[in-house]
Amino acid sequence: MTVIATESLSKRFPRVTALDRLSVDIGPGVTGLVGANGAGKSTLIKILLGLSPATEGRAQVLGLDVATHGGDIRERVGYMPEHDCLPPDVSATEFVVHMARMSGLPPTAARERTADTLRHVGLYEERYRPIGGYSTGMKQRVKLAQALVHDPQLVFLDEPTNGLDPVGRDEMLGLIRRVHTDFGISVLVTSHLLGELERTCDHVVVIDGGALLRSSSTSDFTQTMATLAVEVTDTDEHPDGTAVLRARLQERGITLHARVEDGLPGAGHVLLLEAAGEETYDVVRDTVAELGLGLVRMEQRRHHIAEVFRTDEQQQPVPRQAQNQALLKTAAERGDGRDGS
Ligand SMILES: Nc1ncnc2c1ncn2[C@@H]1O[C@H](COP(=O)(O)OP(=O)(O)OP(=O)(O)O)[C@@H](O)[C@H]1O
Repeated sequence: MTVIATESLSKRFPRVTALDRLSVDIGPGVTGLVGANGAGKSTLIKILLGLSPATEGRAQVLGLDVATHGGDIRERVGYMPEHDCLPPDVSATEFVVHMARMSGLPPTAARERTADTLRHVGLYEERYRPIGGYSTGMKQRVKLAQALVHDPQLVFLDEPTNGLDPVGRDEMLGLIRRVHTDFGISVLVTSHLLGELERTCDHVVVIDGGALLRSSSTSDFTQTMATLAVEVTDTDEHPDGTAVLRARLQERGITLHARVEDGLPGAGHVLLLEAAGEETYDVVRDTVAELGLGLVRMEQRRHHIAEVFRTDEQQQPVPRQAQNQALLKTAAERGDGRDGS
């Protein structure tokens, strides 16, 4: 089942091509839309809501054409905009009730749905205070609540973790996951941080310069490789424990990968070897024990989205490469996808 489908979708402004012949199919579940600032994420959302016409191409949301059924789409879809757009003088309850009424709910149902939704996003007594005094995290929760209050089938969340500290970000990502698991609502969530989406989304779409770079399930992005990372201590007898282990494992027919994990923490002390099966673990354990070395770690390596994306970049230069590198640098600085696990 397809929830969102675009076909050669383009949006040109006088000086900028914001979307460039984008064709992508998105199914139910939680989907991440990732791209650097200016990649075209917000523009795509506005077209999908029927709020902004595409220059060319076509798009459907829940089977409805965005060019002709914008109103019907907005009845069935919730939208959390990126920027702060909340009135400071009213309480969260007043605002969300108002949005529920705007969506067509009768007064009693609007009040009940508002109470339920605000509780769900984690706003309790403070929901009666004016929004102007809220923290960024609380404001993001109000924006999420107003997107959910009319019980949509699908929500578009534009950079919901913007401005949040790490704890607030994790809480928001947990909430987003529960929007799907608890209520069965599909989610399209944008971010410029790859690592965030890895933990939250079933599927990830990467765009760059308005064009599709990659669309795959998160498990395809992060699939487990049949590679073991092994780290050992040195001893008086074996001052270079890694070298002696490398030689002994090779004698025993184990294939070792590149000598070091370039650029990763611990490079030079980590052996990467091919895990042919369960027996490889036993061979490593026994060899380490025979040599009298200490086993610091032995773990299966996974790809992280950031690593996959970096590899793709190296293999096929993409437009706005500099922006992507900045994006990845940000992810790396934050530690996303680089913990070696
Ligand atoms: N109304 C507009 N007029 C002219 N250019 C626009 C307009 N809206 C967006 N753009 C341009 O289109 C490109 C894509 O913008 P868009 O806001 O969709 O990116 P984004 O991926 O959402 O990034 P951000 O998270 O920074 O908003 C940018 O270069 C932006 O400057």
